[in-house]
Amino acid sequence: MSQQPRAVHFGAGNIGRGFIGPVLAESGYHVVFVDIDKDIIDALNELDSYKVHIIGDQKRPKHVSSFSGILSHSDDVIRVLADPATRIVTTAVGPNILGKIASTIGKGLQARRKADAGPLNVIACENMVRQTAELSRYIDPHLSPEDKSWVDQHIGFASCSVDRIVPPGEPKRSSLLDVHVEEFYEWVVDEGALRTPIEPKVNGMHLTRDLDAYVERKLFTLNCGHAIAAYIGFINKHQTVDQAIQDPQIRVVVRGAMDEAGAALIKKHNFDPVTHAEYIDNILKRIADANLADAVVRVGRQPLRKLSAQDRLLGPANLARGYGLPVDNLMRGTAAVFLYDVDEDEQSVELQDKIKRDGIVKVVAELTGFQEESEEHKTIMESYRELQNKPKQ
Ligand SMILES: NC(=O)c1ccc[n+]([C@@H]2O[C@H](COP(=O)([O-])OP(=O)(O)OC[C@H]3O[C@@H](n4cnc5c(N)ncnc54)[C@H](O)[C@@H]3O)[C@@H](O)[C@H]2O)c1
Ligand SMILES: O=P(O)(O)OC[C@@H](O)[C@@H](O)[C@H](O)[C@H](O)CO
Repeated sequence: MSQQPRAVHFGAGNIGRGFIGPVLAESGYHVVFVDIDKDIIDALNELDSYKVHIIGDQKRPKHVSSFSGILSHSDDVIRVLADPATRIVTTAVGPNILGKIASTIGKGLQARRKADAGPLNVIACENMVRQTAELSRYIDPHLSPEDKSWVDQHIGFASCSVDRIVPPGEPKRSSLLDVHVEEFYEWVVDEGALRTPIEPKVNGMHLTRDLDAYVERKLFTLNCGHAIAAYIGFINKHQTVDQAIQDPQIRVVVRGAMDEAGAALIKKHNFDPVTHAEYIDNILKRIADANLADAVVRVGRQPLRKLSAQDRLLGPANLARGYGLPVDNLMRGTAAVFLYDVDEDEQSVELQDKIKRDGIVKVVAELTGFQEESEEHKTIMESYRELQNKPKQ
């Protein structure tokens, strides 16, 4: 009897347990979760199932079964990557962790080559442009020339866009594994990068030859508006993103930034303007849903990552500038990032230390790439001073 196909998923956190794991399990895979959190791994090995609650519809949770867990430093991860039953490898660990799991995946692929265990596809599900290509670059130094040529032929590194809001677990949930998710989901994968067909097919995974359009549409709209709501919300002492969006002064900036990004996306990807306006409306509804109660400190996490050139704020701003389009709201949202001051967030601490050491004017220029004398720098500085001096009580 042939063995059940396996999926190895790195990161048994919110999106791992709340989206990627469940769709793989429903599609017939046994999902092997890999994580550094021992409590989660123990629970994954002790329990036969966990529940995915659709927020707003608590009565009909989905039951996820057919999974197990392995601690990320265990050699069992290498063994399972080399097993012919493993057909797909996915990640949802956070962009900053991709470099840390690269050596294990590299060793696993080397063992797979030696075992002649056949092709598979790797799909990193992190919120960033071309995240799986980035993971592949991290894995490269861990491969010998012989491994590398085998990997090039047999291992697909397919980037993707992944969309489902999964807020952190409720403290009162009945099991450590249960998750609460919004109903909406979208997972779009770069078909051209696959090295073997996704078999069994994954229900809910859409394959495309035009990935950049999907990635930018989502990152520069949802994540852009989400981040701005979180950062200005934080300054105004809102706890959750939905509370922030209810504030008319914040909502207007969030909508304005999504419209500015939208105008650039329409130009670049030839999107239909009416359909794109509906896409923005729908995203505003999703992020304003009070049932999600999504904390501003989750959505605003890792502000330095969110300030990188291709990410949700400067990515659309640079695109819009390239077309000579306005970026005022995007700049206001960017200014708010520099006021994000959360002790528990390492990148926020690093950012605030940097501002204290080098001064805000220099730090804005360094992190945004906008010269001190540029219009964009001036707009950011004006908004920064205004936001700094006028937080609502
Ligand atoms: N939550 C969402 O709404 C959402 C939606 C779409 C995409 N994403 C993306 O998914 C990724 C994960 O986000 P999340 O919200 O699930 O975060 P999370 O913190 O809930 O989950 C990350 C998991 O990775 C694990 N981890 C950390 N280091 C690891 C390592 N070295 N090896 C294995 N596991 C490790 C953590 O223990 C944790 O369980 C991020 O890139 C995020 O942008 C999140
Ligand atoms: O995960 P991050 O830190 O990149 O971004 C925070 C949220 O905007 C994000 O997790 C969204 O909830 C998600 O991208 C929705 O699909």
